[in-house]
Amino acid sequence: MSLVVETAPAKINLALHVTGQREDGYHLLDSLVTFTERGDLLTARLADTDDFTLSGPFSKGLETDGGNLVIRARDLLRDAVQAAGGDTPPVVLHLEKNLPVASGIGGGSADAAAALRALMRVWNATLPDATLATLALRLGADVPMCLAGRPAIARGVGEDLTPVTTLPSLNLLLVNPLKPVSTPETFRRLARRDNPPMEPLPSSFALTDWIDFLAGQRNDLEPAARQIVPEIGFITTLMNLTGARLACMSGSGATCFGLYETREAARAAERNLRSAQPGWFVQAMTTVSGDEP
Ligand SMILES: C[C@@](CO)(OP(=O)(O)O)[C@H](O)COP(=O)(O)OP(=O)(O)OC[C@H]1O[C@@H](n2ccc(N)nc2=O)[C@H](O)[C@@H]1O
Ligand SMILES: Nc1ncnc2c1ncn2[C@@H]1O[C@H](COP(=O)(O)OP(=O)(O)O)[C@@H](O)[C@H]1O
Repeated sequence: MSLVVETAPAKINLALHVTGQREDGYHLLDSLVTFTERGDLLTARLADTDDFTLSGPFSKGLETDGGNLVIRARDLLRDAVQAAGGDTPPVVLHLEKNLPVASGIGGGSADAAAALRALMRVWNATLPDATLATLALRLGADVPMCLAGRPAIARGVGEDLTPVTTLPSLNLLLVNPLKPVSTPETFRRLARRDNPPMEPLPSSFALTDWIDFLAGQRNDLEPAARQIVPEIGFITTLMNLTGARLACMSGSGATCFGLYETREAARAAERNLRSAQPGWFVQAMTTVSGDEP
């Protein structure tokens, strides 16, 4: 196999309820997640020596050593494949970083998951699903859901995944004021850690049912993130003014998503917000549907 390309999509927490806290400090979540069709791009090819390079609008400042989740994923997977008797020759990895860093859309976790998928392919490796899931969780609470890359309810610290096959494809606008937010810092600022879980999900594919459902759910991290990035309130207001049926923050922030009825409506809002706020990340994105194979 010569060259393998894997997409590392953005993860969107359509709802995120913080329902408790474990003794080790990690929080228990009840979150509905979905994934965009586009995102970062990770390429891998066999070579004489290991290497890792970066490009793209958000690559500046990212490390190219073990500080990057791609390299952590490579090293952990190499150990696991070798322990299982597999061959792991040197590999050149390249990451095109299109998603803003530390922005609540799991870019680093998606890159790690894409690296796992790409390396499994270039090394022609086989590992039990449970081994891969454990390895993914060691890389971060969001990595197992990014490895699956399908709409799901995420419970536990994010690793207990139930597929949601009825979630339709969504037309979103992602907006980030390019102020990074530290995930631990947002969790630390929570006023309450024992919030109620999500209500039961709609059983239909109808967009209106999902909009009504999501309007009654929350992101419990949003008030804490607003203390760090006050622009979050302004962003959701702008989204509502441009016709979003719903506007909310994803993950630990500061990226917000607006949900529009059509792709054209999301694109029109993208044009409006880009010209109004040229310094922000403003990107219309379509998400995968829950019923795709
Ligand atoms: C908040 C979420 C929601 O999907 O998304 P992001 O904002 O990162 O995109 C995730 O739970 C983030 O997952 P991830 O970014 O992989 O977290 P990790 O690297 O494992 O943990 C970073 C830090 O976040 C806190 N953390 C993370 C997950 C969790 N369930 N409880 C926590 O308290 C801990 O302080 C931990 O030290
Ligand atoms: N490939 C990567 N892309 C983005 N961030 C990375 C990567 N590797 C390591 N990191 C580190 O992970 C942290 C979380 O980044 P990211 O996953 O983008 O944010 P979030 O957890 O808010 O979704 C950042 O502080 C960044 O330095």
